[in-house]
Amino acid sequence: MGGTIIMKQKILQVQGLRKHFGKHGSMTKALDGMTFDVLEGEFLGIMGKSGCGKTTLLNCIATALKPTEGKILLNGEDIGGFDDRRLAEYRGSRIGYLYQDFELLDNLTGRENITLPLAIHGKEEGIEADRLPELVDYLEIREVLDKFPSQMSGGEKQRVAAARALIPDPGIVIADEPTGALDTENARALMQKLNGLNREFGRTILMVTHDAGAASYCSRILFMKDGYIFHELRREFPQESQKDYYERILAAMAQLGGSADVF
Ligand SMILES: Nc1ncnc2c1ncn2[C@@H]1O[C@H](COP(=O)(O)OP(=O)(O)OP(=O)(O)O)[C@@H](O)[C@H]1O
Repeated sequence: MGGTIIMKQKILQVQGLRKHFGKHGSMTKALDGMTFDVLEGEFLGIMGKSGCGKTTLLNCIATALKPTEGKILLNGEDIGGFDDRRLAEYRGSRIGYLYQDFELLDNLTGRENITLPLAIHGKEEGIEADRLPELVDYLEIREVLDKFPSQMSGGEKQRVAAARALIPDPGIVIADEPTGALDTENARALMQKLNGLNREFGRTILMVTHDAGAASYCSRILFMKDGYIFHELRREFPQESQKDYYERILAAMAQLGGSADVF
């Protein structure tokens, strides 16, 4: 008798996505036919050289840009068809966003920054009360809840930003170079937290990164070039160690991009 096959749900589906800037003579094909799914519970990485279209892709997913062609579906629903109310809900609570430079508001405390999405989107106090202590404990940010961003370290700021991304309980967290402004030690600490949120708490994460170390926490990595996916790596669980996976990522970067540090 065969084992049970568990079909994971597709949280995000990117289908034939194209984004062209400019007109015929001087057109840039920033996205040139991207198709991929992010499965429930997956930690998906996206890597690629500067200018390959990563930011354009995330901007389309965040609905800051309208694709020239193609669709993005969240839990099977085409986000291109959302009216204003559903778009606000999508941006505010169905996706969580983690930025490279934290994007905390300087005049709000850690606690106020974290709960801002709930205040903006009119969520009940109870939801916050339930989830906040667990996030605060897990992300080790209790000490900074009453501090302002200027009084926090980079690592603390990014963990506060992670709590803000997660407090509305989004279906997927989009992380755009989340370790880009952190030193090596803080980058590793953040990645361990994101890894735990994925493995222990089942959070689905889509992360763009230039950093092979950060990428080595991903269960799967898509490599982009000129607006399309041209390579994919998957960590072989459980037999492949993170170190061996890291070596494979470096090899792929070197092979595909010429040298690992150009990503
Ligand atoms: N608003 C725009 N108008 C015209 N061209 C654009 C615009 N935004 C991006 N591009 C072009 O689209 C391509 C992809 O840009 P994008 O910012 O998505 O790349 P990226 O992979 O995020 O780069 P980086 O890693 O440097 O942030 C580039 O050639 C860029 O010059």
